[in-house]
Amino acid sequence: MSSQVTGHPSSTGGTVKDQEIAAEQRYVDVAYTRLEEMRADAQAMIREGYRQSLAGTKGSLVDRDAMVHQAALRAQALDVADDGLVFGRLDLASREIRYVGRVGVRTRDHDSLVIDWRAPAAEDFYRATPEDPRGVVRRRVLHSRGHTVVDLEDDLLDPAAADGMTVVGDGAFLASLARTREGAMRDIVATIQREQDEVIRAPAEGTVLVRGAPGTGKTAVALHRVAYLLFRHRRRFGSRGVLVIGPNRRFTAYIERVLPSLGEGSAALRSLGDLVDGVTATVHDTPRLARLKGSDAMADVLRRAVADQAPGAPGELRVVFKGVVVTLDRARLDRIRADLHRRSRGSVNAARGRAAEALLDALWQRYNDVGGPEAAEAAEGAEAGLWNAILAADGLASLDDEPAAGPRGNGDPKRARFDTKIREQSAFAGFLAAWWPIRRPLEVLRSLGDPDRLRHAAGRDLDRADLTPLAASWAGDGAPLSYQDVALLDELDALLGPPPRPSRRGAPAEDDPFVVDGVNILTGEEVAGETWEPEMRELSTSIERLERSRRVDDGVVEERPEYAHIVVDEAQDLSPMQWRMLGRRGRQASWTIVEDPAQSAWEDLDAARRAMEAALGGERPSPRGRSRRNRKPPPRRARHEYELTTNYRNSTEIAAVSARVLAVALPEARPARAVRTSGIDPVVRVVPGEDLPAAAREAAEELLGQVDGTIGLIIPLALEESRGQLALGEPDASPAWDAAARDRLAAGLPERVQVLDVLEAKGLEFDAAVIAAPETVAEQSPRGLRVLYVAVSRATQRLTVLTADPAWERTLTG
Ligand SMILES: Nc1ncnc2c1ncn2[C@@H]1O[C@H](COP(=O)(O)OP(=O)(O)OP(=O)(O)O)[C@@H](O)[C@H]1O
Repeated sequence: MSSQVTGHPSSTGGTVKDQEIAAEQRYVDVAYTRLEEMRADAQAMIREGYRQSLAGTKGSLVDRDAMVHQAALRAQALDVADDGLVFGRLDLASREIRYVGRVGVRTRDHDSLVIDWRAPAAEDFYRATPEDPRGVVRRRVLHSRGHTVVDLEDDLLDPAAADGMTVVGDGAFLASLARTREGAMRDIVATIQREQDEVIRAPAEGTVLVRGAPGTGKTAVALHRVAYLLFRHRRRFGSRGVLVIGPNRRFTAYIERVLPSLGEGSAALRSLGDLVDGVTATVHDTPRLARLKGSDAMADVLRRAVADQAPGAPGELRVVFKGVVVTLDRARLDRIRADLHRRSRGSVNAARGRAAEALLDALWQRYNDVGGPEAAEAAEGAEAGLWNAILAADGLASLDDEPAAGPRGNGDPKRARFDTKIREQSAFAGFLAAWWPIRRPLEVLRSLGDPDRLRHAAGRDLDRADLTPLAASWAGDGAPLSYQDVALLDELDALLGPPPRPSRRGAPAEDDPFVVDGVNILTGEEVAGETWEPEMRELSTSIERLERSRRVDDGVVEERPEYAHIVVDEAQDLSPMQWRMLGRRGRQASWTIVEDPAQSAWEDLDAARRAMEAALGGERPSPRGRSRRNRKPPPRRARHEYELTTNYRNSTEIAAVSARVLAVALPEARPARAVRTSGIDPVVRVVPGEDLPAAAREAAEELLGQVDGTIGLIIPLALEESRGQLALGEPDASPAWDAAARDRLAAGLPERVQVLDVLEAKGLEFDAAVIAAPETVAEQSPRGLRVLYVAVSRATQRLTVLTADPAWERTLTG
């Protein structure tokens, strides 16, 4: 028999629950004492590592690096585990008792005191249910503050086996879901649910695809999966081998504490706006521009832009050889350039040496076509006769016996002499530098701010009407970069390739007039520059080395890092171009993809899906249509699909409002099941359009008195901010939501109120939310209803919606 008790007094004083807490505290104290010893051991190991380095031999340096690195990781994990070390206990039918915690703790004799939550032995803690108890009789969750156990909650999974076992609890899990949100996501390690655990522990190979409605824990689960993978496969995924991608920087700031709180600081956390080194997105494009920039047609446009003549490139090459003027005109130069680009895709910048050779070939051909050798011979003949007579008088060799110089000529000394003489001419070197310049991705993108250039690059891939707003968005050095622009810059980087790599041989040659952008113009050879660091010292991992080697000169990405595992959150919003950007970083990777198609702001989901498949398949991104035609499709990698079905964020009352929006946005979709009822009904109010901003601010002020935590004031997109697209077919946006209005809304409000637009609200959550003008949000893009669905599903406790349209009031209140 078991007894279910909540705060009943016991015969020995205090409540039964108090006694249970005290007993658990004694165990937890023992675990902490041992944790302290383990931390001291880790610190001693770090000191030992440094001591070994004093020995100074190469071998000991490597040993030291490895030892210090491992010990530092260990020490860091143990430090983090200090807060709430033990959070679970399992009582098994076999009478074995297991404690589960943030890290594994063993006695000096190697007996287990606490099992790491990621270890196989902890799996039952998350998986056992009354229907499938897996040998577990009672599961107990311990709630602690620092080192102190403050509460307990039990689940009795196998009543028949619970002889004499005390069971305490009063729904602390549900209560914890209602806790105040402090602006940053927290880990859920103590309360992971079964369906979530299956995702977290899914196989490390291939692709794990997770779907679920808002609030089902997709983000939380993805982050815990990272911690799990790093724990179980540290060799493979450790040291920045894992990349976690979120939609924007607000979101990454929101989730960045979760992994460190799990003792994992080694994954790279990036938003789509700062995935490319040296650039940061600061704006979202309007829906129309985002659709254009994100579409895979852009890959072809950029390829043509790179192959096009660089701005300021000369249209004619003119050199003089032996008194003969040799010219390459624009048409001839264009043909040479096109041919070079065909052969240099992905290494355009490095092809400068090849460009020099191609020009020399064409000049030589031209020189022969215009009868250069004969003319030169005739002119030389008379002069040479005179010189040879003078040389012979001095006992020297005649001019004709001069050895051929230069590396080329196919053994033809005349051709070799021609090449050498031409290469030496500053006109040739200057021409080459301007005609085949080392190009940077940003400079190419900016060049498309010129509508003529864009028209040329666009071919038939873009509508004429789209060219003007696109060009306008890139024109001007100071134009802000958008999230979609970052993917375009990455594409350009992949097309241009790194600049010619300075050679490690030879001294820096900055004084040599024939060295242009790191290439010796005479030989086509790459020459060391001052910034090149051939020796890497004291780097402990290969990934760190890779990271270092990426930065040369002015921050140009030299080698793009690749990751062993990539986690993509809010994947439903990625454009094809963004998938291509990710695909380049994970050609050998396994993936965790987390998405809710019902929340997608992206219009062409089919195109995005194709791009996703190409990225996951490790396919080298290539221009549309070309990729699969002549190549065998890559072997499909293992795929594991999961669906999360319980909404842990919204109260049932708020979930009902978001279900009504979903019914309009996507009638066939099923909302998740919310588990927590608050008794607080959302407020939907009709307000005259011009009063919406003032009413929104008032509503936020009212909520300040009703919730202790964060409040999101979520407004429509400020389309008019985006560089003049309104006149070009964007739906009308009320200036009520522009930057100035936004500042007015936020002025004087405490920090826990955040004013943000509907796209910035992705993935975030607040204690309370105010949604202003749902009708505007719904109309702003073809996917506006889905964007609204995102907005109304952000709040945990209170929701206020302000609309100027009574029809929306009816829709939202049902
Ligand atoms: N097992 C759990 N125990 C406690 N809290 C949980 C659990 N699962 C999820 N939560 C909480 O529910 C909230 C929603 O989780 P999360 O943000 O991961 O959902 P999501 O599915 O990514 O939502 P969205 O699609 O809106 O971005 C978070 O506060 C998270 O901490």
